[in-house]
Amino acid sequence: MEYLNQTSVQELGHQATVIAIKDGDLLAPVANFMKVRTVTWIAAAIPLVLLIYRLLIDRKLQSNFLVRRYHAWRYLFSGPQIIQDAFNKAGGKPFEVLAPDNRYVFVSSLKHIKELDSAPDTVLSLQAASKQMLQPVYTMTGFNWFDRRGTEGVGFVRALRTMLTANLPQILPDLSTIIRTRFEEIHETHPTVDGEKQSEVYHMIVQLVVLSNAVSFFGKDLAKNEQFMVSALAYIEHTLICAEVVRLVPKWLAPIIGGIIAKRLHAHEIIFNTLLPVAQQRIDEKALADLGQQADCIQWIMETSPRANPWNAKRIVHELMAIWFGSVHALSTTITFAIHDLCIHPEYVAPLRQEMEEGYADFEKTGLGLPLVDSFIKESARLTPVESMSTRRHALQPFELSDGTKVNVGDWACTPVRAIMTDPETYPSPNDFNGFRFADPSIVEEVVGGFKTPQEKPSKLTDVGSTFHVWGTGRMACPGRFYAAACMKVLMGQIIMNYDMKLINPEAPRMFTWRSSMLPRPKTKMVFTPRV
Ligand code: HEM
Repeated sequence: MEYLNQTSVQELGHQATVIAIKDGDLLAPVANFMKVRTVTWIAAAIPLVLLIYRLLIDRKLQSNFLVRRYHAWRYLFSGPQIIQDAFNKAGGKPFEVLAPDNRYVFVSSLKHIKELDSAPDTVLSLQAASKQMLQPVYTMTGFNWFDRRGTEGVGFVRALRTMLTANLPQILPDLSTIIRTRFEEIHETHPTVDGEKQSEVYHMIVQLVVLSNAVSFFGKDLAKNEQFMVSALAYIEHTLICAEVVRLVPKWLAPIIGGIIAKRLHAHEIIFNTLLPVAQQRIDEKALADLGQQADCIQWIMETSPRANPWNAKRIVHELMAIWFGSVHALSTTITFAIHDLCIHPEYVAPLRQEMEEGYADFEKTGLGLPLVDSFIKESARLTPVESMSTRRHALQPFELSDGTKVNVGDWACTPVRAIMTDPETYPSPNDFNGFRFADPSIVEEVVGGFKTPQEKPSKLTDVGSTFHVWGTGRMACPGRFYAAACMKVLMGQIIMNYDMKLINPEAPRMFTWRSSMLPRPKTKMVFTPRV
């Protein structure tokens, strides 16, 4: 006892070992038990190791449930690479990729893409795919979108493709001034390190895109409503996070978890509550045949809703919220990558600046022109598209491609956009960045000279075709692309004309992937130096 009192706890442990060795006979049953346990572990481990080994090499077993699940979850972290590898192996044929919540059937031949495009909306639906991605019940104040696209009309296509595009000459001059001023203000707030202001470029661009879209879609008054603007910004992140969590939890848990998250995130409610009275007022004015001079998306969405069954204010606002998410997210990502590319390939700054200085005023009046900037953005989007998957169609009914490939109910049919856009068959030197790849060679020669234009034919950023799927394909190709291209030119223009720019650490990784998306790292910093 006396001895024990004098020893530390550590010494006690050591003492116990010594006693065990000395009194080996006494502790023999324990040692035997340990031996038996070790042998049992080894005996159990051998078949397990063999099983894992076989799973890795045996092709039949690879289709085993566990392996499929492993590949499905890996997709979350390495989606673009998995799609690329499968595309390389498929040799132009349809191929399958698994995600935790989906089976995707990718098609890349013109024939199969056409088959997707001509499938009825009751069989393959873009809207059902968007619904799964956005989870509107939780992210858009309980909006229960119909699975079938067109059930409540597709007037929004005319509202964006025709009316918003036609209105660009009215929007662009104001937008240029607003973006220039706001850029200066935001830049001013950034910290100065070693005499240079450092800006987290993605965050800055998202703020500017939110402002551009608010002005262009809802008019200047709403864009001055600070609470609305803060929520309009937060809404993008909230939607991404909430929708992702809901997609990944088991189906039975989704309403509970989704409901809890939806209650805690208020941005969607603020947007809804701000837009609702405005939409209601427009409906009331229409009823009084007092249309006023409003020319914005609220008005156009209302005017293009089905005549027989016009949308109420709530339905109009839900549509606007869906458009809002799609437009801000894709635009800000695409512009951020284009600005990164300007820093990585600074030889393009001078010719682009020259084109801007000569042609920006005309562009503002028409929304057209600036072919070199057009090509530069297109090349950036080709190599770093926000999405590696395009033309998503959720199967509402079983669908079979002409080669017999089956798309089961719940699966998605889609196209491997990034893999197609880096296919050497279509794009010479596919992995090289050629900023003027898509421009007319005679224009490049006239303005600068010395830059490669490796494509056989020039093309525009907004062109949709079988080899450039950034905007989707066929009859459902993005109707907002003309506005999107103009908005990107305004932002790029204001930056190129007014600032010199550099990435603080050009070698650092500047993107990360999640599912099939490629996203800019929010912490990537740049220095914008005002030009004198
Ligand atoms: C760089 C920016 C953008 C990109 C990359 C992009 C891309 C896409 C893609 C890939 C689709 C699906 C087409 C298909 O599946 O065939 C789509 C659809 C759509 N986009 Fe965009 N988009 C952008 C900006 C915008 C903007 C600014 C707006 C609104 C002004 C918009 C509104 C829409 C709408 C409403 C649809 C659904 C079309 C339908 O159901 O027919 N997008 N977009």
